[in-house]
Amino acid sequence: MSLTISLNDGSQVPWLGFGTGTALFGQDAATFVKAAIETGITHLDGAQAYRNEETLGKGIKDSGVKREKLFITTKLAETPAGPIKSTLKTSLKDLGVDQVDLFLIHSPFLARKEEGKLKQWWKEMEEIKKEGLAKSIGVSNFKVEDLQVILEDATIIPSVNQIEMHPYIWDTASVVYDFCKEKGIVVQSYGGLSPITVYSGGSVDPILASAAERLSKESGTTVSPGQVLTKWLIQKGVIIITTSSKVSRIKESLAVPSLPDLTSDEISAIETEGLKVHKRYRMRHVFDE
Ligand SMILES: NC(=O)C1=CN([C@@H]2O[C@H](COP(=O)(O)OP(=O)(O)OC[C@H]3O[C@@H](n4cnc5c(N)ncnc54)[C@H](O)[C@@H]3O)[C@@H](O)[C@H]2O)C=CC1
Ligand SMILES: O=CCc1c[nH]c2ccccc12
Repeated sequence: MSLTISLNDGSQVPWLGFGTGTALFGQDAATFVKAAIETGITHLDGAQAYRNEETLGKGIKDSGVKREKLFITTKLAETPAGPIKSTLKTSLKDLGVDQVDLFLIHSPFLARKEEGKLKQWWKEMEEIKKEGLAKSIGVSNFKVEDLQVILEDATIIPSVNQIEMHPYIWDTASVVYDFCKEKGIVVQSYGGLSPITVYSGGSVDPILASAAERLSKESGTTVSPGQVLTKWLIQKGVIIITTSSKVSRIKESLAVPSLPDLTSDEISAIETEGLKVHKRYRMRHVFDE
């Protein structure tokens, strides 16, 4: 199913993005990116910080799928190695493309520390969009306060804020989510599966299990708790970034839009139980200062 989500600049983004940020710095992404594209993925999520843009580019090339059929994101390093535009030009060369579909400020951590820096970074991002080096521009790991700073002077509203989003972080993520919605900024989620991959045994587990059982009966296929989490994210209207080197798991994710929807009671139960705890999996330094 080719579900897309519209950005505030009119671009269409495939609902599921395949991430290349792994636990290993600089891990060669070519093989798993090629396999993901062959399985049906059309949206790739990279970053300068992952130090594997060249192999992401190789995976894309090896897949044989035309550039215009793919949506490619990269992100500005948390500590950029020079002017933003020149870092992006290096990324474009490594990726083997003339333009990325989406370029994000990966983190406001460094720029927050210097008066005026976030606003200056955003101005540079706007230039990049105007020059066509990135079709859309956005941010990642921005709190409401960070967004407010750049929105004061922005001539282009960020299209996206990519944040950690799952039930156990819904206490703080929902505040950012609501603000983004009000401003027309689409939320991209990462870490969506962490309730089952990192924090299993929590109070959301039984709700995921019972929803999975109901959806399995209704769809006549076996639905997993991971697919229920993915369904929750889809019904929140976010673009999902996930990853897996296993083709079977990518297929599982790609099948989710065809499953019946969660009921409003199931959604409320997931959020109510999730709100009882706070667990941040990634980028803690950006949020906990
Ligand atoms: N902007 C940012 O600061 C960040 C961005 N990201 C991006 O998001 C991507 C995904 O990040 P994660 O947090 O790892 O995503 P995630 O929470 O979706 O977890 C993915 C992991 O879950 C497992 N998995 C995948 N499919 C599964 C399934 N169907 N059932 C059970 N387990 C499954 C795999 O082990 C995989 O490594 C990264 O590769 C990166 O591109 C990730 C973290 C921070
Ligand atoms: O994008 C955030 C998480 C992540 C995964 N791998 C790396 C490598 C370097 C910085 C951040 C990350």
